[in-house]
Amino acid sequence: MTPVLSIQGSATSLNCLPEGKLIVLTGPSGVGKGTLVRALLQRHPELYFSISVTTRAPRPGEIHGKQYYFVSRSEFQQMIEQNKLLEWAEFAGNYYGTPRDTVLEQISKGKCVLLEIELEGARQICQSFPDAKRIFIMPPSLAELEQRLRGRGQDSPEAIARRLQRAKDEISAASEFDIQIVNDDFDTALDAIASAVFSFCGSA
Ligand SMILES: Nc1nc2c(ncn2[C@@H]2O[C@H](COP(=O)(O)OP(=O)(O)O)[C@@H](O)[C@H]2O)c(=O)[nH]1
Ligand SMILES: Nc1ncnc2c1ncn2[C@@H]1O[C@H](COP(=O)(O)OP(=O)(O)O)[C@@H](O)[C@H]1O
Repeated sequence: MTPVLSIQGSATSLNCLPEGKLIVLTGPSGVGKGTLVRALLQRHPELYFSISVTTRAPRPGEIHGKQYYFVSRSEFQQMIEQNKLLEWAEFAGNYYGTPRDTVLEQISKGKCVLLEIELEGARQICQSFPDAKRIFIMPPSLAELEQRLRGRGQDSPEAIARRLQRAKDEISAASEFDIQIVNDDFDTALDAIASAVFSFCGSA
């Protein structure tokens, strides 16, 4: 599957985000994005977090409709063909995408919408929605990133190797983003994200 920009129809009229706000959070796998987002949503349940669609198999404890919508490759392909994804990309052998309708609906309702996605998808969103706020989460070092991926204990050694390989390219793209936040001390990073989100969204 070749990544395509699939912003058409109703999305076009929303590109300037006249109602709500869109925030794109990116960073290498294992940097702590998921943990930071969960903590941010606990503090601020008024934010809308977009649940992505993926062809990755669920990890132990992951629930369909909570962490992700888990679908087959053919279902994912169908969603692309039916223009149901705002962006999508391949990452470490699996496909990931953002459901179009729910995100556009929340934006049009005036919500502050948060996407936690990888670099290629973030680039697609930033091209299509130039008003989106772009945040990049950096690890303190590559060694610490590897430590976190291993310590999380969720992925096979091959999946960890693929994530680390990709991390180098992702980190070198950090300057494309509006804000870079190093997730060294967790609470400091969380405060920095909350402050960036709310200076952009107002009291969402
Ligand atoms: N482009 C894109 N990337 C996504 C989406 N959802 C999740 N991702 C990214 O896909 C990558 C892999 O996610 P996952 O398999 O959950 O692994 P983890 O981030 O290491 O926990 C991460 O960088 C996610 O941010 C999406 O809808 N679109
Ligand atoms: N600031 C931090 N210091 C140490 N460990 C962290 C920190 N932030 C997150 N972690 C741990 O790193 C691992 C990867 O975090 P996770 O949120 O799954 O990353 P991502 O969603 O970016 O792949 C988890 O075990 C998490 O508890």
